[in-house]
Amino acid sequence: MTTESSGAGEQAGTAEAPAAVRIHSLWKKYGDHTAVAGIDLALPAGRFIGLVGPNGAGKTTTLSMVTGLLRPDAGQVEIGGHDVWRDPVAVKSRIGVLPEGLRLFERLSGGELLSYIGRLRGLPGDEVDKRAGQLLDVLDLSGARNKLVVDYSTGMRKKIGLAAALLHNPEILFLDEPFEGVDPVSAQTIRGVLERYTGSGATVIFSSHVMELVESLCDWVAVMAGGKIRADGPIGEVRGDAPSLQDAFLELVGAGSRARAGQDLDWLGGGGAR
Ligand SMILES: Nc1ncnc2c1ncn2[C@@H]1O[C@H](COP(=O)(O)OP(=O)(O)OP(=O)(O)O)[C@@H](O)[C@H]1O
Repeated sequence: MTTESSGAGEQAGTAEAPAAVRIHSLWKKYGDHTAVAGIDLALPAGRFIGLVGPNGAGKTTTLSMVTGLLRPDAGQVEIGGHDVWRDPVAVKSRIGVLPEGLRLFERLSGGELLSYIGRLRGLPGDEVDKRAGQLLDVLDLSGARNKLVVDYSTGMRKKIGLAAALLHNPEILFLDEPFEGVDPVSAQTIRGVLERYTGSGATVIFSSHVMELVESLCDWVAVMAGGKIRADGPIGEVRGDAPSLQDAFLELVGAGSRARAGQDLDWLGGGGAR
């Protein structure tokens, strides 16, 4: 495991697998507030990678900069050896992205949306139809193929967004909170698709607050807090001697005292005296 803003290049994962993503000294400020404070990170290829951190840690800001959706103040990101900002076409053909607060074309049906995205990606029409049909089937959306996206539920939106991100068979998939607002059945479906995808050698990088999920799904993790990487590496190493990833996480982000803060609320109890 590497701790505290580890040097990209020398760290875990790079020895046995090439890096899918290399981040060098990445910075982003919003006004006076530093959201991302000089991150260095090498994310190994072919892994299921979790980016975890408390609210406001900088996960979305980092993923947005890594995927070319937000311009950094300083630093570089390379994907498959291509600079995200200097070589965007090469990068965008290799990645799929399910961003937070995904905006979809609401007045298209799910089937039309996938056809449109597939054509934008330059795939032939019959190939788009084949892949879209299979993805809708696997994600249990076949029955909603002709329904307008505006009428989709939160979970259905996540699934159609995932289908759109996978349609061109990217090497690396970035997902910002893919399981948020998703029921357990849909979560299991998404999980199955992602496991199959990484099983073929592709890389998944996703952000989450849910440690149990990360622990059960990921084999590699980066822990972020206050705009910095606190630890990164294979999940067993980041967990160390802690009983669970959740305990290791609370220790790493220094949240132990806040986790116990409820003890101060001695007036809170519903039926008791005011
Ligand atoms: N557009 C913005 N303008 C100003 N401040 C922002 C903006 N986006 C994010 N921030 C701030 O930057 C910090 C990092 O936010 P970010 O959304 O990257 O964190 P996060 O780890 O994804 O949080 P969460 O888990 O709550 O989604 C926060 O303090 C947030 O308030």
